Amino acid sequence: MDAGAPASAFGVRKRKRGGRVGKIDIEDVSFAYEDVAAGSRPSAAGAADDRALRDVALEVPDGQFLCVIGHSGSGKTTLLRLVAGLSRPSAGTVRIDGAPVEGPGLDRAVVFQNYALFPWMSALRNVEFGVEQANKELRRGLTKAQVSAVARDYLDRVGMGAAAGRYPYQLSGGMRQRVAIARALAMDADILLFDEPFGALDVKTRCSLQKLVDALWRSGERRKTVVFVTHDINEAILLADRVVFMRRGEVVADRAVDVPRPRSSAIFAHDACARALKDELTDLFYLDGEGDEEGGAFGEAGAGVPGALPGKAVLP
Ligand SMILES: Nc1ncnc2c1ncn2[C@@H]1O[C@H](COP(=O)(O)OP(=O)(O)OP(=O)(O)O)[C@@H](O)[C@H]1O
Repeated sequence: MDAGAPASAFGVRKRKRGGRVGKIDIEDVSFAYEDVAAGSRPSAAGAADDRALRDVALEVPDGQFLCVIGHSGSGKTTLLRLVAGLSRPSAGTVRIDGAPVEGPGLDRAVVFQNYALFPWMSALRNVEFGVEQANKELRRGLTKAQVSAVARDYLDRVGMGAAAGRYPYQLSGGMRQRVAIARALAMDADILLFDEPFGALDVKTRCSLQKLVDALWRSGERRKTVVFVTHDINEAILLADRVVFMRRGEVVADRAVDVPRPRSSAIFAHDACARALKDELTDLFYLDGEGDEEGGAFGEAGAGVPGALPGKAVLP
């Protein structure tokens, strides 16, 4: 492979017989934070139940784009952390391709809301660092020049090629998220985990990053498995194959998004399935908001504001 080889030219990949990898099985998983005092939150049955996750069972097939939505405090981030291996379940098992998750691994890349970039590294170094780790651990056999070429390729793909030498403090929030997305993709993990990645961004930036994630996911050599946490109903319907809605640590709705791709906000005017799903999820958010930790159905985005829908920013 020559030094300028693009990202698709990664060396040996861990592959199961049959090719695809990245299936997630969440088997009756519960999780309780140790420092939460028992009895502070009653369960539906009236008994004390402080588990952040309660018997969650979900199968995410390889290549599926799953969005997880729900009230603030419903357990979305906790679920994502268990899949990432950053926490261990109190009960039940999370499996990736059949193997129990024992901790973080390079088969999973996480993009957080708060741009987890190393502040002392340039945008390019941040991406190179991720590629280097994957290269070392997975013995992909890339040379230094090839690592750099892969990182540059992904920075170009997210429109950050010209800013490769800039440091995080010199980048806007949207630019930092582009770098974080480039790093996650360049590591070529089987599973991408996004925790409300565009939550802190303005509407325009959010729209362009939604389009970017959608385009990169669809254009990949092979589609990655994605778990994407968001409060935004429109974002979920525009991006996902499937949406699950969480309330009080449980999955209370699990819906396929049967809308042709590519999608734009026009689907909410023209596609009956998109409209019906949006109405159903909106009802779950607003008519059933009693579980919201922020004190109301609107959560942190617009507490008590009539008409303030969580579907606030969409692909044009
Ligand atoms: N480190 C922690 N220690 C104790 N309790 C926690 C901790 N992190 C989260 N929790 C609690 O666990 C529950 C689920 O929180 P989690 O962050 O998973 O919800 P979420 O749906 O992601 O919320 P948001 O949408 O506001 O990010 C909540 O009751 C929350 O208060």
